[in-house]
Amino acid sequence: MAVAGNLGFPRIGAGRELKRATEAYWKGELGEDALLAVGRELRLRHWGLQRDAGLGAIPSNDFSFYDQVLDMACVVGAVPERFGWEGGPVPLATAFAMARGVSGPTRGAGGEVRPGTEAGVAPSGVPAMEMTKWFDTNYHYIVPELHRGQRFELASKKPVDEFREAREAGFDTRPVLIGPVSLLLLGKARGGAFDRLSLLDTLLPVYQQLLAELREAGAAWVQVDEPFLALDPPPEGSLHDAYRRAYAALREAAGNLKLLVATYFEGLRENLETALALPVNGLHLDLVRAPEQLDQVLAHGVPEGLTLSLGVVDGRNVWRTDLAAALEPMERARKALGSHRLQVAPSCSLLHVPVDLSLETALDPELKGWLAFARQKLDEVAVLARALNEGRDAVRTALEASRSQVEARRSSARRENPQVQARLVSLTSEQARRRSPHTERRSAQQARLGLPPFPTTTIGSFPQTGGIRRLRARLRRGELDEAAYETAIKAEIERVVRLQEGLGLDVLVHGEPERNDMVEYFGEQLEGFAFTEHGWVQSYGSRYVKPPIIYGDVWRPAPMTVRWITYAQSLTDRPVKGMLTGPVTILQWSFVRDDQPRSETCRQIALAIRDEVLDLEAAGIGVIQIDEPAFREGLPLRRADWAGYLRWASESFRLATAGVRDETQIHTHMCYSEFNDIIDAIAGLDADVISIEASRSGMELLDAFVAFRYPNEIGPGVYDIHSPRVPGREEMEHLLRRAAQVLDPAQLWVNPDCGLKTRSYDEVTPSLRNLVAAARVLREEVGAEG
Ligand SMILES: Nc1nc2c(c(=O)[nH]1)N[C@@H](CNc1ccc(C(=O)N[C@@H](CCC(=O)N[C@@H](CCC(=O)N[C@@H](CCC(=O)O)C(=O)O)C(=O)O)C(=O)O)cc1)CN2
Ligand code: MET
Ligand SMILES: [Zn+2]
Repeated sequence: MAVAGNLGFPRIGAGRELKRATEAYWKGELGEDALLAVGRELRLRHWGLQRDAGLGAIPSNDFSFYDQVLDMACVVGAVPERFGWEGGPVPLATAFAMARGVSGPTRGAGGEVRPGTEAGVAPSGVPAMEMTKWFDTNYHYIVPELHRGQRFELASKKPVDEFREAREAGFDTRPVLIGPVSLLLLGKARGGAFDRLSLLDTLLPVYQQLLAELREAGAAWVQVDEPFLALDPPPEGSLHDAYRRAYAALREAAGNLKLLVATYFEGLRENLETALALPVNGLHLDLVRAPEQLDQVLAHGVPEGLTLSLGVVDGRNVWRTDLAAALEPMERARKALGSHRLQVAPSCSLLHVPVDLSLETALDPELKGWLAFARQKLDEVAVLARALNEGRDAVRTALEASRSQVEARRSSARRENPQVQARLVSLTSEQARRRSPHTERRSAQQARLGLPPFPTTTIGSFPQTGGIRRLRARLRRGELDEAAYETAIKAEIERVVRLQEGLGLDVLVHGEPERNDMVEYFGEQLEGFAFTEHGWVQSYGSRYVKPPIIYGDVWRPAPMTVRWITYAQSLTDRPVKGMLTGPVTILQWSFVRDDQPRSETCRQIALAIRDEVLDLEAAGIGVIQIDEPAFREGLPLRRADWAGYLRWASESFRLATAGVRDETQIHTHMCYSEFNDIIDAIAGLDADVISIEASRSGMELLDAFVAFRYPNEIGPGVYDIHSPRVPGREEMEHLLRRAAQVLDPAQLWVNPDCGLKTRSYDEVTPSLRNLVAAARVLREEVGAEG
């Protein structure tokens, strides 16, 4: 019998219960017991609906109050010393402190707190752990800190506790663990570089003890995630040996407990041999991202006693599965192995898709028929498993329904816009190239803008206050009409403009108060996009996003930002910077159509943004910023695929921006990025000015630009906006001096690391005042030298 399984269910709750409860707890409005009760309620609800969907392998320990990697670090006792943990179960408050930092008694001293920390939390001497992208997703995990000689112990027993909790409620679950090799590779060496895998031997006994406890608690299977098995080998050697040693140890401790190793987001490729040789009972393959690996695995031969888990339902996207098409490779696997050696599953955890499509009452019914969210994907998995076990006839109605929706989507006229397609075909390479080189543009821009050296600006957003969000909520509920909303937003824009004038900033912004999110806002206004009411997906901790859905050819029916930017410009003599999100980031942070290459969709978005850029220019806006924070994140996981991506991604950016005259200044902004590997592609974007996150690393991120002799202008962030702390003038001066030592001072801009939307005005106002003062000091110094 093929088992229907799942690798992880979204934990946020269909009504964002987890966010509300966690944030209330942080504010002191909800006690720990009440928070724990919400967690328990969500787990039971999710187990219940997976069982009702007919799943045989239901995950546990996929729940987390913040992040599953953080939880796993707590399980193995990898709690950095500064959090004052003294062994034993890691308290919830300690785990939150690791994620968010701890507030201290005074303002202004010490370290930072993670983004997401609510305004008003005092800064502290206990900085949070780092946070970074989970592979190529918009989910962020807390990076375990590893040091030479690190000790581990079985500290938190969350996986065992949640298994027992499920069992007592009548659910037989399959606990999910992050595997030992991947856990170490997800971590970061602290206190000097060393081979992270050298810690494996001290870590393995903890996993052995954990498996023994799970076995005693009655678990039959454990899912051990090893996503790195599907990636390029890391710089450390002996990876194959590490997997072999690790799984020999786990096998020994597991006894009759069965181990399923899960890989996802890519194919096994050169690791196929290693993966198939592991002494485990099951191997999960992502057959959506890497369908070719099934035949490779079957050709290689699957060892006796190894079950394959076929990840055929897309866990990263929202389209309904073509069930009949999905069955074809599955039936080949059945022929080779027999259905008793197969499981059916989503390609990866369902964490990355919204919870439940049935909540969407405003979605166009035709479109809704094409979609499946987490709950609906469970049904698909169950049907596919049944088809393997009982034959296609047993599920004929479901197969037909799926086929007819797939057909409807394929033939639907609403996806197509012949004009967009024609425009793409007739693109010329001139359209993706500025008219003159940067040096010439620079003089033209200087003549027009007349900016001082070390010009100051911000990245776009000003604080998204509760008041602004409530305005939008009231507009949605019909309690406020469009006109009243518009008036209120304009008042906000005026306030932000006056504030910036008062602070003495050189290039102003309108503050983005009209935007719910930098991607969703554009999705709402572009054709070919749909958006949801409840389609939330966790981005980090209690911060969620509602990615829009690209279902058809993308085009821009009307200007999107012009009236807000020109309104802001009408209020002041200083230049106001127009703010747009770039095509790569819009693509990356949306659910994309899977019936054409991403590159094609990206070019369509680029043309829509190009139209907006040209309209802003025609309306007299002289500075336009096109944000691309997800440019680096879009890089394929396998290095062999990088060049192709970089070609179309940078072409799309240039297509969006290169239509303007020389005297129009194009800015871009990137954060959460390492530039070393891709600096030539960044330079190839040919933006006049790029602002980057740099303050936390003490300008280290600039190294790539220095080594490359980056020719255009650059604003390395000097104000860490992820912290509530107000940076002093001297500290920012110091950062600027460091930048001015390694780059030509004439290249430099002065700005924060990123937008200010998650901060509050009492943090932002003094910080920007200091930033302007620091720029003035540098102007004098450099002016005096020259
Ligand atoms: N798409 C995207 N990805 C990104 C980023 C980003 O900015 N956007 N930044 C990076 C970090 N990730 C982030 C992800 C989310 C948030 C964030 O702040 N999310 C907000 C939601 C933002 C939003 O969509 N706001 C809407 C809806 C807000 C809302 O929940 N309103 C209340 C009612 C309003 C109230 O009374 O407060 C409700 O509907 O119940 C609006 O402003 O209109 C949150 O979870 O709280 C920040 C950073 C990387 N990835
Ligand atoms: C994540 S990058 C954010 C850029 C955007 N313009 C902002 O200021 O919020
Ligand atoms: Zn940013």
